[in-house]
Amino acid sequence: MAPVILYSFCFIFVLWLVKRIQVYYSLNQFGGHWSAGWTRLWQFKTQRSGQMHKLFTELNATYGSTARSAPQMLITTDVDLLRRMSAVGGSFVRGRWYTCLKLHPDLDNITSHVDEKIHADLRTRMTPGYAGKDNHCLEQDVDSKLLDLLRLIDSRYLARPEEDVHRTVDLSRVTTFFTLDVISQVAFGHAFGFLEKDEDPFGYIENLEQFLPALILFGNFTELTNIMKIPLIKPLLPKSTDKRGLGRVMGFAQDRVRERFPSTTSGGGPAKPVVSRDDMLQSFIKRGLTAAQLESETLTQITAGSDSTASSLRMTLHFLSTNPRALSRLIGEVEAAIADGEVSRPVIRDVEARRLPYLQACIKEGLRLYPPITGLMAKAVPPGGAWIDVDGEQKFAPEGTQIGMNSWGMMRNTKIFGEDVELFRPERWLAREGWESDRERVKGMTEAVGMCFGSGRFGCLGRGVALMELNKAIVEILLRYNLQPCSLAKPFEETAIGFYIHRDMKFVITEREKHGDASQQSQTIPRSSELEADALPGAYEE
Ligand code: HEM
Repeated sequence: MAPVILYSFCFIFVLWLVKRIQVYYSLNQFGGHWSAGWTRLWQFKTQRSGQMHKLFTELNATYGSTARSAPQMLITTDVDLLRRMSAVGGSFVRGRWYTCLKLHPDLDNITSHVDEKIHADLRTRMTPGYAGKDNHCLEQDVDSKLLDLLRLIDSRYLARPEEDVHRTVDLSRVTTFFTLDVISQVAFGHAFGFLEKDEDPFGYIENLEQFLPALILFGNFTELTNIMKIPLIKPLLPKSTDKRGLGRVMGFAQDRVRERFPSTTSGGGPAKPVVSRDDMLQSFIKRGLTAAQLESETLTQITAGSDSTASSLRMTLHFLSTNPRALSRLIGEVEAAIADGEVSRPVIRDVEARRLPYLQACIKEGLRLYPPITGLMAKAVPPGGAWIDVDGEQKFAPEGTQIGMNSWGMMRNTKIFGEDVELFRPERWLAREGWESDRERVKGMTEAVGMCFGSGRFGCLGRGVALMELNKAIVEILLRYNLQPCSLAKPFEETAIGFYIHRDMKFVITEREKHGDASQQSQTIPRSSELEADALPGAYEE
């Protein structure tokens, strides 16, 4: 009996080894860390390090624009490849990686469905709501939350050293409060109230820091997502009755959905919805999403729509507050536009902001230097495999290979953005009037930076909302206040784990004195219609 067991064991081991060797050689022509061909641990360790963006960028710098990060996974900085993989009508599909984005214990959402048909159907139904077409309160809602943020700064955080009032603010916290309140307000007409309370009543931020590492684990070892189905594990997962964390957010979202479907239980039957206001939720209801689907989607809206925008906002404010030349040029542009009667008060309109070329340059430069999502958004190679151009050399990736995005590396491509890619230099985005080559270069850069939102049939649906928030918040904050980081040597702590978690981003905020002749400054600032056209597509433009 013993030899039979031994032979069976040996046989299984040999089969396993042959499979491993086959997998190893299947992507061997792509360079990468020596262990990445054999195990997923290198990729997992890299993503858990808090420095994934920089380590993947080193990998691509060493082994080429598309390099191996795991036995069946590549990582790329190649804009053309990323665009090809997401193209409408293209043959690449979402990789298994996406299953880690299932936030609800039972229900998938638009970001986690790997079934193309289901995803495409949901996307068609949800695009008008996200794009603001059905959502007539969108801009008004963003304005009202921005005014809440400004009120919070005025009342709690404004330092007046001349009166011996010394205060600091953690910019990472208030920017996250702002985007969380905006997304809850625009999504279901009911803000969480983080700004009003000046605290995180749900323990959401703290919970996210624990939750993102779990996402990384599931993204690497997708087979583990099955443990969520085990009855004994289920009670440990976030649930709507939790008092804090993601579960608490889930409960909040559930309550908002139930207000619209008063007679529905979480099963999501065909109850008659109550029409309340033109917001995203109402738009989704109008397009046939069930109560259960809505509960899952509202949770996704919050996680997808808050930290990404918040990190972009705080990093752009950080770069501007530490670049006096860029800051004064931006303020000059806005003040000149105010003097010309082109800026509404108390909050600039989205359409007005989109006409300010230097503001658009600053926003794009902020997104370029800190693309808010660090990965992996992996797509899978279709049946038959695919040839991948790696810096001029054609390499074959077999069916099922996943290819993830290295956004940090992509935004530091010197061929696209110039030699000084590490510098915050908004001027790179300004085309000189009449210079066709400049216009072509800026067009190429604009397309590349837009990739931080993804593209094609998987591109970000909240892009317009995010840009509206950035347009308004950057202008209104910098017009009113001076921002000074408390420490230039270590302005903040950072962990990159899919999103950026920033801590201790201490700033001193003082009231800005208004001086200088705005109309004089305006003469140095190009405001041609061509530059305006280079703004990234905004809300209402899907
Ligand atoms: C600067 C801020 C933001 C950035 C950089 C960003 C980036 C991204 C990226 C990279 C993707 C995935 C693309 C892919 O799978 O290939 C995505 C998807 C998505 N984002 Fe955003 N996002 C931002 C803000 C927002 C906001 C504010 C919302 C909600 C209002 C939002 C909602 C979504 C949704 C629903 C999807 C899934 C689209 C789909 O599955 O078809 N995002 N975003």
